Amino acid sequence: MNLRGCAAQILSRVISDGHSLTAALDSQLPKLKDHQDRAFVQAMCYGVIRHYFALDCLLGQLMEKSLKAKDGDIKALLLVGLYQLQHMRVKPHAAVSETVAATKHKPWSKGLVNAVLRRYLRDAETLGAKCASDRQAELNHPHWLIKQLQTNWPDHYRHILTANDLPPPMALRVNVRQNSREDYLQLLNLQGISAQPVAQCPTALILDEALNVDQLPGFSEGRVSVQDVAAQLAAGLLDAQAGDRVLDICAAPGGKTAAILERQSGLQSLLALDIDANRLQRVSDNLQRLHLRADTLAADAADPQSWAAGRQFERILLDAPCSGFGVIRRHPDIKLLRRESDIAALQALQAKILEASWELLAPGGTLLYATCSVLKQENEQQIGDFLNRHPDATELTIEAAWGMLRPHGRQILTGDLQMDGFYYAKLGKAV
Ligand SMILES: C[S@@+](CC[C@H](N)C(=O)[O-])C[C@H]1O[C@@H](n2cnc3c(N)ncnc32)[C@H](O)[C@@H]1O
Repeated sequence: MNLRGCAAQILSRVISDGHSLTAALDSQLPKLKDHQDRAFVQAMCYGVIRHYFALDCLLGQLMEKSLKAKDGDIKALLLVGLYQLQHMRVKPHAAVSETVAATKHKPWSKGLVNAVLRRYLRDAETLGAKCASDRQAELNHPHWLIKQLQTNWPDHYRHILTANDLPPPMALRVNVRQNSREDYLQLLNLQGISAQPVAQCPTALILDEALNVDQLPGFSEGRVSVQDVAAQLAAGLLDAQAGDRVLDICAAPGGKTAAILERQSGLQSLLALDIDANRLQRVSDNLQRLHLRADTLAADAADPQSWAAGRQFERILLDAPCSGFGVIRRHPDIKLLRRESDIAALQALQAKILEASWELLAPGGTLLYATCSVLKQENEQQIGDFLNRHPDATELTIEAAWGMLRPHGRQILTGDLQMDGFYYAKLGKAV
């Protein structure tokens, strides 16, 4: 199979059909038997999506007219070609000829792909200069998202935009029920794998170089998991105590559920709830690998009448559905797939789930609100509005050596201390 053609097929599912990059990769990569081929195709797909707005501007300069909607695969192939020429260590003539070779199913496009890529090689500098004056191309994000981030963080938005476009580090959460972080680090070092402990989070290690999970010693036995450091902070902040009934709302795929259970073995119960039954299955799979257990429930968090049956919980983690603007570096397709109108809809959903969750919190209990977003509308403003509506809620200040203390809660901006962009706020309920 032509690997550029395979990448173009995957990319056109994202760019033209609006599928997520993860889903598009999952549907095609297994067809490639060789793991190096899979890695190469994956790198091209992530690269094109990560640099999409800059590459698309270049392509616009190189084409006299746009391709028809039905030729999204050829557009994707051209982007693959440009990405290789700009960013990959592939010899230019090989990049061009291999990309042209992927046009066999549409012979009319052979000359076009060849001409566009060769023109790029001739005029790269002039074309680059033209795109540098296009803000969307220069900052490599859609206009509306640049505006949102600039309005939210006038002094930080450029740093956020840059961090969004860098490949993220691979962080591990050591299962402290099975081994200490020091022991696991030693085990890694014995296998020639280098990693650094993270001072701000007792369970976290950051690998010097990303690798496949099956290369991690003890992964299948549950000694370790892959999880960003910012997400790992949730378990410590929730601070569940022995005997507590814990509710993990919006739990799938279960990274934080597992972290809570690893940290505290004496919980009375943990209920992991998510609206998506398929994703919930991943919670069970993850817990099984880690030798942990929780109850799982597929249900709508906004409608506890249908499932809660009067139950109350001493600790609630609400990892709310959000824009995901803090994890663009891990899911660069967010820049293409998210729409500006989604933000208000998400805000309304978050407010609804937060209201419903509050009813389930026992007097004296603690609710931890989390998002992987850097937008104030989803974070500090959401919590500010909630506190205004609820005199029985008190904000518990999060003192920490990471993130920024905000009028409400604590915000991590993407890339700070190598973390994803994340937000946490802690609310206590009056007795
Ligand atoms: C940010 S992810 C959760 C990540 C998870 N807490 C973890 O650490 O692995 C948000 C989740 O919210 C779920 N969700 C969205 N709307 C929901 C609703 N109304 N009720 C319950 N779950 C919902 C989604 O299915 C998704 O799995």
